[in-house]
Amino acid sequence: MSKGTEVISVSALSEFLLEISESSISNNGVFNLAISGGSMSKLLKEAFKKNEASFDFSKWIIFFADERLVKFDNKDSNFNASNEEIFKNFKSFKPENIKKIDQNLIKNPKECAVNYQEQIFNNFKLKNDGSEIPSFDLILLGLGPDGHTASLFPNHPLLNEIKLLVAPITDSPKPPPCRISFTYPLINNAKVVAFISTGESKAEVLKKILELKDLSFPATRVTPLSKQLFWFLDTPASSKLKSPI
Ligand SMILES: O=C(O)[C@H](O)[C@@H](O)[C@H](O)[C@H](O)COP(=O)(O)O
Repeated sequence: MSKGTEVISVSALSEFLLEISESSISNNGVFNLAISGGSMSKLLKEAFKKNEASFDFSKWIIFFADERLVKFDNKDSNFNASNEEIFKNFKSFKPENIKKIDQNLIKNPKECAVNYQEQIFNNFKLKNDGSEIPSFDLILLGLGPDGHTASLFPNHPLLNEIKLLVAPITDSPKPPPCRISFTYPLINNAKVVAFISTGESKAEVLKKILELKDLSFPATRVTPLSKQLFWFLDTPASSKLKSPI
């Protein structure tokens, strides 16, 4: 995989996921992935269907890059969306490898974020003593028309968070207001980060992020230390770029 930012057609997502999961599994025995909410679960379902027989989902460990603090049966829950689209359809995912927020803590965003961060450290067998930041094999992010990603919204104090790797948010401009979210230190420490963004509503902001590098958009500040950053776009989303897909 080459270094630097690459813009790729979303039609190549399935092959990309296959390659990166296979290489992580052959190196470490597992594939540590974080996914996001919104339209992502539907897009992943399509990508998984394409090469279904080749994916070894039993070795995938999945976290949520952000999660809404609602019950799992609520349609706003990112876990719920992924469960309906992905986990119920591809049976070889192991339930214990789908890392969810603690439902008992949804009324306590701070505690919920601390607990989720702890789950991450435990998964990576690291001590949460500030000495090391876990490194996901891949973090998949979505993009809002306002340039937000995960639950990192424009002009929000969470953009400056440097201590917490998973932070609570109680005033998300996109409902529901209470969420937890990965912060930049965790996102930018991933081995690979990939955005998946489709549809015309993203065209304008994509130009500002990818070509004008406008740092007022939270997605522009996703700059993995590994320099491995990918953007999976469709034709409408890429329509305002100099070289559309
Ligand atoms: O849970 C969430 O709200 C998200 O993780 C959020 O960051 C999402 O990925 C973007 O808003 C894009 O959403 P769409 O893919 O639906 O446009």
